[in-house]
Amino acid sequence: MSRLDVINLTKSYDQTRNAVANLSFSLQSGEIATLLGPSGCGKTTTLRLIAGFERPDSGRIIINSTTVADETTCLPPEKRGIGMVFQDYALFPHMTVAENIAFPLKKLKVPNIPERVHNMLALVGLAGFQERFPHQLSGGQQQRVALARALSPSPGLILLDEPFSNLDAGLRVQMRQEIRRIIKMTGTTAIFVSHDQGDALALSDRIIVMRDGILQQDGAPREVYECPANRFVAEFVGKANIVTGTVAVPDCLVKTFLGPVPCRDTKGLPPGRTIYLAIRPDSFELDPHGSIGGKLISASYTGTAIEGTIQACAENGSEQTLKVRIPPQQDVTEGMDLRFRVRPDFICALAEAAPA
Ligand SMILES: Nc1ncnc2c1ncn2[C@@H]1O[C@H](COP(=O)(O)OP(=O)(O)OP(=O)(O)O)[C@@H](O)[C@H]1O
Repeated sequence: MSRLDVINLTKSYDQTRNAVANLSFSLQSGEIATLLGPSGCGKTTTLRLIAGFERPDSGRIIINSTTVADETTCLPPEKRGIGMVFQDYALFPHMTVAENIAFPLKKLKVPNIPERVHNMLALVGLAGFQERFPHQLSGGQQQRVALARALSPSPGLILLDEPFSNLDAGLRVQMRQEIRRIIKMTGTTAIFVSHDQGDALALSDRIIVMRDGILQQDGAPREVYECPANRFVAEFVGKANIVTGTVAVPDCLVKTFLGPVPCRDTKGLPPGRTIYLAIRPDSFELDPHGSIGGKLISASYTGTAIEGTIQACAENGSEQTLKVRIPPQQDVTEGMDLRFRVRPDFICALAEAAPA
């Protein structure tokens, strides 16, 4: 239930490079955001700065109009009204589930602790588990306890550092829906740290993409996927084919080696300018009369689709490999010649123009 403003935040651990560089973003009360980026891009440092475990070199962090950190101020973590869920859950092994959840409440001398523990157990779906110890729980159950413990003092903001990394693939998908549901029920503002685009797309209201400490894009999952701000985002969040093209009709059509391709946003560039297009594999639709032909050089069946690569040929003879997504019921095998038509839905001009 807190609003968070991060303003021009910078932190370096040594003189050579910034772990976080001039980072700014804001979260409305109750929003769920994910800091997403590859290893070393500064996600955890950002989380630690917000939590109060690190002090910024410059910039400001404001929680509900109180400055909790800037060049002169650094409120200790316990004064920031923040809950934390760590990657390994950090449950106290010698305490029962109920004692783990009650721990922060006792420290805060909150009244009605048994009732609050009971309510938290019900909220995370663990009613009846209060007397168990952490080693008697599955990974998913331990994660629920960690979430219940973090939420029990009703923090305005909760920070979750890679909470799904210890879960297997199926449980991960289930838990990210479940955790989103629980956090939304409490109305708590939340920030996840993840390097997994699937987690970020599935559970966030907003995705904040970082690279080398620098913000790359801040937007809703759909916006980040459908309109990536640059080539890095296009290739990090989902798969993308990067194709060079020339603007033919602004905000309508781009000429490429595939022929004219529809593109709703050509970044205001005039006809004749050369741009990069990000074309999602989803944009290619199998069509025997389609204008794009190519040989299927690899195909991997995932259950929900066939993730393929085709060697596409242009009219002038030039070739480029393209990633395509084929419906799983299609009977296609490597080596087949296929034809596709291109749909405009997942085609986006990237900000940078290629040299002409
Ligand atoms: N305590 C530290 N001392 C020195 N350098 C650090 C420290 N913590 C992080 N760094 C460096 O700061 C940069 C950002 O690290 P950070 O842990 O924030 O990245 P990350 O995106 O969370 O990475 P990962 O996904 O691997 O956890 C990296 O280059 C890292 O080596």
